[in-house]
Parts: sequence; C-alpha cells; structure tokens
Amino acid sequence: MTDAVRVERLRKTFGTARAVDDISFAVPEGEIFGLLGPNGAGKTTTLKCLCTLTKPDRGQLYIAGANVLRSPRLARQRLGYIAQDIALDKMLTGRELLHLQASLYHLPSAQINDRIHQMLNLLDLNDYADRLIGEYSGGLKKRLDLAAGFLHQPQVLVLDEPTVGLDIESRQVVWDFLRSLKAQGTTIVLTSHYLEEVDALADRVAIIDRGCVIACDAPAQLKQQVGGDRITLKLEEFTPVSVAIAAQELLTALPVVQSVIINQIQGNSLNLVVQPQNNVATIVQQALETAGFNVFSLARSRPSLDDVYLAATGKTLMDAELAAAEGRKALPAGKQRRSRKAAA
Ligand SMILES: Nc1ncnc2c1ncn2[C@@H]1O[C@H](COP(=O)(O)OP(=O)(O)OP(=O)(O)O)[C@@H](O)[C@H]1O
Repeated sequence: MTDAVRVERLRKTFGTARAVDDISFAVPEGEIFGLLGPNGAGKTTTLKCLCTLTKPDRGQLYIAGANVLRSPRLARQRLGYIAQDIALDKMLTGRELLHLQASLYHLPSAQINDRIHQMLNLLDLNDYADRLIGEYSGGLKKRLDLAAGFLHQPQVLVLDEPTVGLDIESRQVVWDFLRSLKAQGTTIVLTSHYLEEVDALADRVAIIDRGCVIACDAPAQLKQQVGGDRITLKLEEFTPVSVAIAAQELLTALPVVQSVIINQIQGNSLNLVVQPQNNVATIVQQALETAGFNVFSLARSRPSLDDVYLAATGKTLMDAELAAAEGRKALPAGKQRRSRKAAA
C-alpha cells in the first residue's frame, strides 16, 4: 500500500520559538491518522506546512505522491484543509457558499448540484441549506465548513481540531462523516486535544510533545505498550511532598505495583501502574492505611492514551494544557519524581 501522506524530518521555527523540532510520520491510503498533543505542541504548524500554508525550515512533505515544496499546486489539488477557525461569509446561505466554493474548485457545472446535494446529506444540513450562515450555530458552521472543504473530493483530507467546542449532535455528525469518507478510501489526518476522539476515530496516532513525535502506533497498541492498570490516588487534597515521597517508597515495594509517579502539578497525587488483578486497589489502600497514611481518593482505570503521554513525558495532557495556558513550562520528565521497578 502506498503512503498518501509523508512528513520527513520537519522543522519550523518562528523567531526564536521552535514550533516543530523534528516530526516524521507516514499515513497509508485510506487511514485515519491522529496527531494528539497539548496546546503549543506543534500540531497546527505541522498541518500548515503539509497544506502549503507555511514554509518549513527543513524537511520533506508529500501529499498523494505530490512533493509539497516542489509542486504545491498539485499537492493543493489533492488535499482538502479544514482549519481550526471557521471563516464563512455570513451574508450567504449555506447552499450559495457551496456553489461559490464549487466554482473556485472549477468543478464541472454538470456535477455541481449533485455534489452539493451529496454533501448536504452527508453532513445533515438539508434543513439549513437555504438559511443565512449568519444564523447558523457553531456546530452548523463547522459542518458547512467540512462540506466546503470536501466538495472537490480530495484524496487527502486534513482537519485541525474538527470538533473543538461542538455540541454532542454536531460532533457525532462530524465523526460519522469522517468514518464514511474513510469507508470510501479517503485518507484523513486530524489533530485533536480530545483523547476519546482520537481513540474512537484514528487507526493510528502520533503523540506530539514540544515539536517531536514521542510515540506513534495504533491506540490499542500504544495502550498495551504502557502495560498494567492505573491507580490515581490522593493522600490529601494537597499532599506535602515529604508525605508523597514516603508513600511512594512504601507502594513501590508492593509486588502488585510496577511504578509510582508523583504528580506535582496535581497536588502531589500518586499515579501508579499496577498488576491487572481484581483486588489490587484494596491491596494498595490497605498497605497505605496500615502504614498510617490517609487515603483521600483512589480511582482505578484501564490504560488510556493519556497514560501513554504520562509515561513518555511525566505529565498528563491536561497538566501540559494547563501549563501552556498559564504561560509556564510544565515540568520536564526528568524533574518529575518517578519511581519504577527494574523489569523482572
Ligand atoms: N505564526 C507564528 N508566529 C510565532 N509563533 C508561532 C506561530 N505559529 C505558532 N507559533 C508557536 O509555535 C508553537 C506551536 O504552535 P502550534 O499552533 O503549531 O501548536 P498546536 O499543537 O497546534 O497548539 P494548539 O492546539 O493550541 O493549536 C507555539 O508555541 C506557538 O505559539
């Protein structure tokens, strides 16, 4: 199977800020490929380079065999790009906008009405097609934006945060739309902050952190690789670090515990990887209480993509987003206090 998208050793710097450091990935035809990462990780910049909107400092990019840097027009014919921000003319109706878009794409006039009809059906927009876009909700605007971006039936569809801020109904319409395109053989590259979205839609995912790919595989494989079940526990709402370290030492010695990370950003909560056996939460709780520790909260879960991110960076995606939002740097992996047993 040929690759519909290839990104090789991509780098992009804005002034002194390195938005993308070293990103490579390949997407076979017909795959949905997700880029997952916190704010500022470099996802949008990667997509903009791929879609000819930003010139990289280094690297090679290919869309359906077209070299993006050498043949940008050809690459543009083969791709559709749906940006994060929606910019639609509020004075047009949805149908008028699609007609305008069809003429910009030079679609044969005999096909235009059929094609618009198909897109309105696929995105469940028939009831709204003749209303002014200015009257659309955010979800309807996004659906129309998708219809416009796929009108010319590109081989590769690139979407930046396709469902951010959408209501549940519109999100479901978008998911169904993307799945139907995949069923017809379209290759899709999308970014998302939403773990469950990437988990539900993507055949494979690249987790991006500070402009680099830190993991890339099928979601199920990535979760299997981090192994074990998870326990997140708080000894107190805000646990003193000395208490967290003492508990970490106690828990690390338990045979059912594989590793313990102290999450400073979450008030020194403890993130445990444990054996997937039924009574593991009880064993952990009893060990702590017998040693005189308080247990404020304890939750057990199967590994998620966030655990993949945590294992690679020492912080959760939400922590990384909070850190980015506050304009401060999240602690790098080496600065998190982590205790892991040697492999048996
Ligand atoms: N045009 C620009 N000028 C200066 N800095 C930029 C520019 N575009 C992006 N950056 C910076 O590059 C870094 C990566 O940004 P990018 O938008 O690619 O991240 P992202 O992962 O898509 O984040 P988000 O999810 O918030 O869109 C950020 O630090 C951002 O501030």
